[in-house]
Amino acid sequence: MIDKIKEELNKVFYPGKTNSVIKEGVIGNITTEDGVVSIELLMKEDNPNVIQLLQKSIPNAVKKIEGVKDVNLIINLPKHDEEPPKLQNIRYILATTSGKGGVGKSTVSVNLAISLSKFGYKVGLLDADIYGPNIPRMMGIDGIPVALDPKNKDKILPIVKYGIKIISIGSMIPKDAAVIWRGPLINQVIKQFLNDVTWGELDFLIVDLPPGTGDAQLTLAQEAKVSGGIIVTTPQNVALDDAAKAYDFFVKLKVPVVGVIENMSYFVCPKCGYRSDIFSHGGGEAFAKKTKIPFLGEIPIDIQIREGGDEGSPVSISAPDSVVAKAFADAARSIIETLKNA
Ligand SMILES: Nc1ncnc2c1ncn2[C@@H]1O[C@H](COP(=O)(O)OP(=O)(O)OP(=O)(O)O)[C@@H](O)[C@H]1O
Repeated sequence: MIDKIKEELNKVFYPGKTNSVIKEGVIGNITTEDGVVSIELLMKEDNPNVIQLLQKSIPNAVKKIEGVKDVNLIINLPKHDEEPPKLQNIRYILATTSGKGGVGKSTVSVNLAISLSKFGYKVGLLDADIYGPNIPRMMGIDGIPVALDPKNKDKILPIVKYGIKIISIGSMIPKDAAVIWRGPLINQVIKQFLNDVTWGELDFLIVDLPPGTGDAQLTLAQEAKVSGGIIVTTPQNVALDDAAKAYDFFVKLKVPVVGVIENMSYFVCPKCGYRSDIFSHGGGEAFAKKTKIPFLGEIPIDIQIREGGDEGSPVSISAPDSVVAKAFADAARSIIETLKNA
């Protein structure tokens, strides 16, 4: 099997080169278990575009081999001695991510931002989900265009709502328009969102990353010193498997992970009070224990959360005394504690 894998890898070109990935010397250890192939990538560069291309081309090639069910890439990035820059005037940058899409990452980002703001902190929210920017709708700023800063025409003014400074590509492109940019443009937008927005003094900048382990995560970690990564997962195994990949990516990017939050943890019928664990339960906490990162709590499936998201009035605003709003506030408190002790 390993020989066949190497044979296939010999046909995969290293992006931008005429050599195969094997000849370029980036293939490390290869192991197989029950049809799952794990391949270590020993990267000599951390160009996000190259990594993203390899994340597609290598699994595509290896999956052609009979008996291969899945391919895991273990990416080892080159070691840098220099630290990414600390953004002036921003005390803590927090990045929320999830392995899987649709698990409630943006919901967690907006409600954490609001909770922190209610504690009296100055908070910004950067929507780095360029392909699916949901923050404008969730924060009720859909359709409000961004403006240039009248004091410095090279900078963009964030839109302020619920006391939070918000920037999203969704405020810059027509609604319903699909973004079809490739990696380099995504990197550019994230760099600009970090550096060319008049953020002013912030205690916290929450960056809502797209799901997965791609360009946005890499660009953010290279461009700014991220104080803490937050992993959002739902309890079922398929989401937890992907959360583990997101965690591993943060570790590789040297981003300290400040916690994991389990969303859609359970459902309590509002009529009869019966509780059902629709997506299973407890996987997030078990994952936190295994990886020794703080567990930030569990958020139930709650109609107020979905309504709040759709109507632009997040539950921490529309129902501040609800169980879920309190759970978000507790998660925010726990993150502050972790950062203080770091
Ligand atoms: N605990 C919850 N209870 C009910 N609805 C929820 C809950 N969490 C999230 N939702 C709803 O699920 C949908 C997806 O949530 P959200 O957009 O936050 O996920 P995401 O992980 O950011 O998605 P994406 O993959 O698009 O980035 C939204 O309609 C949101 O309102």
